[in-house]
Amino acid sequence: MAPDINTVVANATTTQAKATGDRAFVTFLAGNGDYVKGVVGLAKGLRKVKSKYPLVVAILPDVPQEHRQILISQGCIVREIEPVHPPENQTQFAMAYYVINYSKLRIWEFVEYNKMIYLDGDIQVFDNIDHLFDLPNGYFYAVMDCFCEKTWSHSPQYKIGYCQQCPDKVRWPAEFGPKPPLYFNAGMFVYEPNLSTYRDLLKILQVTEPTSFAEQDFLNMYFKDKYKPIPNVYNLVLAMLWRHPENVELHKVKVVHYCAAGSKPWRYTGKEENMDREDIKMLVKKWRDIYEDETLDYVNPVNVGRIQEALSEAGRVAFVPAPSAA
Ligand SMILES: O=c1ccn([C@@H]2O[C@H](COP(=O)(O)OP(=O)(O)O)[C@@H](O)[C@H]2O)c(=O)[nH]1
Ligand SMILES: OC[C@H]1O[C@H](O[C@@H]2[C@@H](O)[C@H](O)[C@@H](O)[C@H](O)[C@@H]2O)[C@H](O)[C@@H](O)[C@H]1O
Ligand SMILES: [Mn+2]
Repeated sequence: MAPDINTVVANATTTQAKATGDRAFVTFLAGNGDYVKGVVGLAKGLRKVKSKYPLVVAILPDVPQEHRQILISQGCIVREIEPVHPPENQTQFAMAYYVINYSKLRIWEFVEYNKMIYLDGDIQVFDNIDHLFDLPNGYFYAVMDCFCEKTWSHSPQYKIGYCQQCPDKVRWPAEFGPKPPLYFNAGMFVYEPNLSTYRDLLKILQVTEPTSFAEQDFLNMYFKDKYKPIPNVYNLVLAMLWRHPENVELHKVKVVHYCAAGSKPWRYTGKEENMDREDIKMLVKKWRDIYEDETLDYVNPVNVGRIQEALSEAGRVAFVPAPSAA
């Protein structure tokens, strides 16, 4: 009985992953909605910049088989993870669905890799960033976030107009106590999978009150002493374009994070606030050009023969090898 075609592809993909050793990009996919388009776009973007490393997709059980197939056909390594739930509580997350984002913590269990770069599914990589894998071990690298969007309206920072992106504009008042430590956006980070860290994350999560930005807040608290900021060219949080344009050199940006309301390129309408900006329209077009570029679809030459063999053995294709020239 011919091996199932999906097994052939999945095995070959995994084999290919092993071939590139112990480094990989990793993203997270939950639900049966349209974020799968974000992940396909990311897979094609990484291919376009000729990254040496594979993309692992940590999926929740609710991701449908059809979406899993799409990801495998785009050369992704699909890994199912169990959801992670924060302790029961009454927190109002900034976005109700943020509660599923705690499941991202499972990626610390991927210890077959010793260095990984996590990227949200609504991120695109427009320039090669493989060199980030060479950053010294022992730290947590990520880009500083911005506190100026309405999603932060619950926070003391927002209430007084303080933002770490411009700490001298509105100073942190002494009566508020010590200035908050530098805070990163958890849509992109460089980290080392590690089982004892993984177990500790889950243990501490169960005794930590959930807060508005869910796992992002939790990761900032957990890695406070290991966090090392990296330039925002590695994770342009779109709100920076209108909140701190003086901190952005758009032509140097390598990674764009489509996290502003209304900016998800695969469902962009241009109707929400700031979405009619020329730079936003340009960045959405850049994302769509990659997503729609069929030359960036995954074709693994190593497997073409195996696929034909599997198909022919399965009787689906009468594979008659051409007579040899000799
Ligand atoms: O329905 C969803 C919502 C979120 N995500 C994943 O969780 C990440 C974090 O959510 P999101 O990017 O929407 O948060 P934001 O960065 O916009 O605050 C996404 O990028 C996806 O990788 C998903 O797969 N399905
Ligand atoms: O679950 C919490 C999420 O928090 C972060 O998104 C926020 C944050 O960036 C704010 O600063 C922005 O104002 C906001 O728009 C944006 O959605 C991460 O991008 C995402 O991966 C995930 O961790
Ligand atoms: Mn995001």
